[in-house]
Amino acid sequence: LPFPAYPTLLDVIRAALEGFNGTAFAYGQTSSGKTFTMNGTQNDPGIIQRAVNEIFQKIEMTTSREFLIRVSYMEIYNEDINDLFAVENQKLQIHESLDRGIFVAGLREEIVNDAEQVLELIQRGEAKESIILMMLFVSLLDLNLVDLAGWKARGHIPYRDSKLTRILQPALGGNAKTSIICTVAPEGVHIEESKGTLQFASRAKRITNCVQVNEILNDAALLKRQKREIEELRMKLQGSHSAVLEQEILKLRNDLLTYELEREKLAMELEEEKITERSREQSSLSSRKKSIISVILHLSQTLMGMLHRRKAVTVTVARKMLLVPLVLAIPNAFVAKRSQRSQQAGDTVLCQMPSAISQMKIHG
Ligand SMILES: Nc1ncnc2c1ncn2[C@@H]1O[C@H](COP(=O)(O)OP(=O)(O)OP(=O)(O)O)[C@@H](O)[C@H]1O
Repeated sequence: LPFPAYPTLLDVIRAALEGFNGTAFAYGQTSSGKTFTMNGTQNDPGIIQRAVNEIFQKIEMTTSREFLIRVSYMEIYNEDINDLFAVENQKLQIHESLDRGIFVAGLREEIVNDAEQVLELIQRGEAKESIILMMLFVSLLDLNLVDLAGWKARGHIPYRDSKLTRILQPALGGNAKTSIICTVAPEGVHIEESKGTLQFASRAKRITNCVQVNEILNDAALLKRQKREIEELRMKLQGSHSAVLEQEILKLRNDLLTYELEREKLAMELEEEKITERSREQSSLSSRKKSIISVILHLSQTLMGMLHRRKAVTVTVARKMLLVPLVLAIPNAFVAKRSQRSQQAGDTVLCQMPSAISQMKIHG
C-alpha cells in the first residue's frame, strides 16, 4: 500500500520550505503503530526518512537560494529533556527569547549537508518513549517530526502542561502547518481507545491556523543572518583553537615532567657516583693506613727487639720511660682501628705516628 500519510507530509514539507513552521506527529494509543509510522522499516521507510529525503531533493532542485540545515534530536522522558546527540543525559531547560521564541537551551544542533548525514545522526541517537526530531532550517524552514508517547488504557497523559506542548507551542498554536497521523489498533478490544483517537482526529481537523511566512528574506535580513552565522562559526573555530592550545599545553606539561624525572635520575646517578668515589678513596686510604701501620708494627717490633737486647739505645731513662709506652700503644691502637670500634683511636694513632717514628729514628 502507498504510505498513507505521505500526501499530508508532503504538504507540511512544502509549507516548511516556503517559510512556515512545519510539524508532523503520530497520535494514538500504545502499540497502535506511532513509532512504526515515524521510523518505518528498511523496505518501507517511515515519516522521518521520507521527510529528510524529500527536503534534500527539494533543496537540490532549488537553485535560487542557499540553505543552512541543522538537525537536533531530543527526547522528553518523565518531563526531562535529553539531547540525543550528547553522550550523557542532561536535563535541558526550555527558554524563551524575543529573538528565538521558545527553544531548548543547550540543545546540540549539527550542521548537515545531505540526507545520509541526517539519517546517520538519527541512528546514533537513542530512541526512547517520546522522541522529537527537530530540524531547524535556519534561513527558511522549521520542521519538527515528533513521535509521541502512547497512552495505556484509561491512562492520561498531561499534554496540556507538558514540556512537549510548550516546545511545540509555536508549531501547534499559530504559525504552522501540522500533519497529525492518528493510529488505531484494529482489534475489537481497543474500540474505546480507537473511538477516542478518531474523535481527537476530527476535532484536530477542524482547527485552522492563520499562517504567515516566518521571515521575508530581503538583502538586509540575509546579511544579518549571515553575519550571525559567521559569528557562530567563529565561536566554534575559537573553541576548537582553544582545544588545540589545551592539547599543546598538556604536551608541554608532559615534556616538562619527563625532563624533571630525567634530571632527578641524573642527580641520583651523580650522587651514587660520588658515594662510590668516596668509598673508593676510603678503601685506598685504609690500605695506605694499613701499610703505614704494618711499617710501624715492623719498626715497633724491631725497637722492642732492640730494647729487649738493650742495644744501641742512647736515651735517658726518662726518655725510655716516655717512648716505651708510646710504642706499646701502637699495636693496641691498630687493633682498635681494625675492629672499627673507634674512628678517633685510629686518627689519634695516625697523628701520633710520625712524631713517634721520628723520635724512634732520632733516638734509634
Ligand atoms: N502498519 C504496521 N505494519 C506492521 N507492523 C506494525 C504496524 N504498525 C505497528 N506495527 C508493529 O506493532 C508493534 C507496536 O507498534 P509501535 O511500537 O509503532 O507502537 P506505538 O504506538 O509507537 O507504541 P507506544 O505508544 O508504546 O510507543 C511493533 O512491533 C510494530 O512493528
